[in-house]
Amino acid sequence: MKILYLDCISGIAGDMTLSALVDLGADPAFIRSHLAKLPLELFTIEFIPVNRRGIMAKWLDLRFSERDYLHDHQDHQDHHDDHYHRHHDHHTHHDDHDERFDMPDHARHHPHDPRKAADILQMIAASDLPERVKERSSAIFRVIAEAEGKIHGVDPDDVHFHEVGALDSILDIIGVCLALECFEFDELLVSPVPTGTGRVRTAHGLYPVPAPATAEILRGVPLSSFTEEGELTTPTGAGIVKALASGFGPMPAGTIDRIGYGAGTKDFQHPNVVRAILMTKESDPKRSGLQSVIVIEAQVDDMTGEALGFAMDRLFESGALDVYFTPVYMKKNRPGVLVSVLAHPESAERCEQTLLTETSTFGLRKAVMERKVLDRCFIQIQSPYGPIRVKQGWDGERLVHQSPEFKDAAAAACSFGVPLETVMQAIYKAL
Ligand SMILES: O=C([S-])c1cc(C(=O)S)c[n+]([C@@H]2O[C@H](COP(=O)(O)O)[C@@H](O)[C@H]2O)c1
Ligand code: NI
Repeated sequence: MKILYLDCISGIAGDMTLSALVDLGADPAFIRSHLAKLPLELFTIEFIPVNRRGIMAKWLDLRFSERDYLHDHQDHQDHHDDHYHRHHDHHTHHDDHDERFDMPDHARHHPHDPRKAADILQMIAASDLPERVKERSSAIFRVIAEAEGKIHGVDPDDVHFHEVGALDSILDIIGVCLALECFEFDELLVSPVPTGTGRVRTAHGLYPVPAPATAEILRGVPLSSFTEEGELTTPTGAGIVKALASGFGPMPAGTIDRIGYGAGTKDFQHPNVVRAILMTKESDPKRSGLQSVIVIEAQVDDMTGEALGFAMDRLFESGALDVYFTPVYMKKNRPGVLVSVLAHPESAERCEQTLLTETSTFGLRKAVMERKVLDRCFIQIQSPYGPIRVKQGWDGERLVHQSPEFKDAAAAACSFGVPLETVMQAIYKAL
């Protein structure tokens, strides 16, 4: 099983994660080309080799200034939109970087209007980003919006991100999700996270470290005992790991394939880097395919079908693996609904909160269960009705199930004007 392990030696921030993934082998051109299509201000994005206390790492150099561009590229003013998004071979500005090392991370932000969480989510939904990038980046923004909303006492949709909404955090978050598309991995695991100590200057004044949003996001995440004066983990870094990690802990037993280092802007007495490791995990044949899953349940007798449907949507948004309703007969002879939610351990708390807030229940119960899942992969077959994807379920070396992708089969039936059953039979014949 392939694992992507994020080793947060010195905490985690969005730019450090993106740089580490590029150092690991993610394609900067792929990341740039997708980011450039988003309806955002002009920027350039470079990954510069830097040395952090003896460790060579990539450092993200993100620039927004249209003025700098026009100054450097007078000849191309008419086309600056096209050119500016593109990588420009401009590596001679290394000298600038030293002075930036003393800059607090938030000072990198571009002074544009704050954006609302809902605007960012809408921009992502309307974009041409790959589907999984949309899902992952929206999940990260939702985690951060919920935390900031709770801290500031506003609806998550209405959170005005002063820092997170700033362009660089949007680019960091979506950039990380694009970078992840460059790797094949089954699980993203993350080390315990150090937060740092002291104070950090924010748009609201001096805040404690971990910043309130970071602390809120990291609820339930194991923290590392490593400490240092300064903000080691930012809300964006915390949001990335909270939304995407399927587990936290030490590096699993296995074999390391590749390692990438991403540098933070600040210099400390220790190397300020995050380490991204691609590895092959040793599998315990006795536990092969076994995972822990949390089952959360509550029954209600006073909700409308509409409100229950809405609650189901919100539970899925909170990271539920599955949500289902079972009709039950409750006390006082009342027909009711048992709401069952399956979630990975790291999403369980968000699902519990959603169950408590979006249904009428006054309590819930939960249990840890083991679930066995087949390894899944997709193949594409050529049928008389065109190419169709087929999902395969494997138990080790044994092929257990093959299931044609319903959407592909249905689309083929419509475009050829034949019954679905005809397409299905043709697919099974071709398998
Ligand atoms: O300005 C706001 S809303 C703000 C709130 C908080 C809370 O913890 S609440 C924290 N911060 C700080 O902003 C910078 C940038 O963080 P990124 O995640 O965008 O890199 C960081 O120092 C936060 O602690 C700002
Ligand atoms: Ni704020």
